[in-house]
Amino acid sequence: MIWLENVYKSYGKRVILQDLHLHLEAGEFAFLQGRSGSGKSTLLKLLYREQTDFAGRIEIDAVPIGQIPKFELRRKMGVIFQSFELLPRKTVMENVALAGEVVGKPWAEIEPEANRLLERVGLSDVKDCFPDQLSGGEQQRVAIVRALLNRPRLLLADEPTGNLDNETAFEVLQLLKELHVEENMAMLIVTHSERLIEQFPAKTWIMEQGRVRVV
Ligand SMILES: Nc1ncnc2c1ncn2[C@@H]1O[C@H](COP(=O)(O)OP(=O)(O)OP(=O)(O)O)[C@@H](O)[C@H]1O
Repeated sequence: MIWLENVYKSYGKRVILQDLHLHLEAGEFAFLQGRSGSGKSTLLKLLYREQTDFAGRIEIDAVPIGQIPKFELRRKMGVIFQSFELLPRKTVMENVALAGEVVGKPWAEIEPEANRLLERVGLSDVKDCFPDQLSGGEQQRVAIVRALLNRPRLLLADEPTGNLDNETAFEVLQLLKELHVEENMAMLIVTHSERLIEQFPAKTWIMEQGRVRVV
């Protein structure tokens, strides 16, 4: 699914990733852990193509990432962030629907899938609310639904529980793990949290000095 070989990335003269190798199979679940500044977000940004300047090989489903049109990448992968990144003036349903609209899906396709996923994560009752009317855990569940709307085969999560208390972080991770199985989706989850990694044992990559090692 994701294949990185000999990847180098620098910002100016600062080398962030060097000779990095990482393979994530279809349907696999893995954590990416590492100290602040070790390059975890940079790695995700290369995968969802917010950063396009790198050396080495990055392939998604055996296609070099630079050859995959952006809209196709959006269908292939969902992304969630620590800060949820919901649009404050749009309702829950409108926030979720946006993911379908940007890839040109008709409302008739968007609506049933949005309703199915909102129901699945227990948010049907708040679909007409605005993000600031929801708790942090609920906002992150909206972001998860938005990321899953196009049925991607891969979910990238950058510190998805970083703004949540321990109990809510546990619930969000539990939900992600369940969706990973139910939707048969690969997930790469960046986290600082030793606690979560202990609570949800899974393949874990540690990022150090620009490289990753598996533990
Ligand atoms: N656009 C940029 N331009 C220049 N330097 C950058 C840029 N983005 C990140 N960096 C630097 O690259 C290094 C790695 O940043 P990155 O955000 O990937 O680390 P991280 O492991 O995700 O950190 P954290 O856990 O604190 O989020 C940091 O030293 C950061 O200052």
